[in-house]
Amino acid sequence: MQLISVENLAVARGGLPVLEGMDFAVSAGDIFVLRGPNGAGKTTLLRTLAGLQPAFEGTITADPDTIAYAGHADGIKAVLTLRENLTFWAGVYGGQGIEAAMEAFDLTALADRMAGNLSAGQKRRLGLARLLVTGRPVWVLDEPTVSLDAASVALFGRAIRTHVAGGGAAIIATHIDLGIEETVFDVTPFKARLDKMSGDFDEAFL
Ligand SMILES: Nc1ncnc2c1ncn2[C@@H]1O[C@H](COP(=O)(O)OP(=O)(O)OP(=O)(O)O)[C@@H](O)[C@H]1O
Repeated sequence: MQLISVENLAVARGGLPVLEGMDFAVSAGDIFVLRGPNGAGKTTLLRTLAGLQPAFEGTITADPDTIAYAGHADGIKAVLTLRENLTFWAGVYGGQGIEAAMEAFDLTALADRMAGNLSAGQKRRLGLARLLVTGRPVWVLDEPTVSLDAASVALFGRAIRTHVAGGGAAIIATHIDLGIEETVFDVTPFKARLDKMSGDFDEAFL
């Protein structure tokens, strides 16, 4: 089952297209990994897929309620405990499975710790555990393994495999080898040509 598809998609930052002419589809069970050098446009593409910014050109076909996005920021509320953070997110998304989410990311022993007092890697694990309680099938993830040690990367790999085995999908920008079976989408060939610009050229540099 196709969960998200794009046709002739172009994405822009500051009014300038960075990637263009992309066509792909992601189905249940897919792990779709974006590759490309720093600044190539992976974050811009993920934010566009997640509905955080409009497409510059082309179409994205997806039910917006299917997508859970985890960007560079962990999205954690520092003055709530770890468990309260997950309870909050489960409430927002109408999801459940807080205890299972903590177990999946080895966070149970930290459940009552204020999130603001967690280490960088623990915060990142909490940010990823949040995905589990959303109950949403398409995970859109920007560099999810930043700050994670090897054991935590392995936990993440297992969570992804379980998610897609259950009919979910993941779209992930990462520079590391996750050790999971994946479809690789290299964004490099889709670098936008500057003559595709629209609008006021100067505006893009403000
Ligand atoms: N506000 C902005 N206005 C104009 N250009 C921007 C703006 N923010 C970012 N850019 C540029 O847009 C391009 C795409 O950035 P993006 O963050 O999508 O790349 P990326 O592939 O995710 O990079 P990385 O691997 O370093 O995370 C970069 O060249 C960046 O410098």
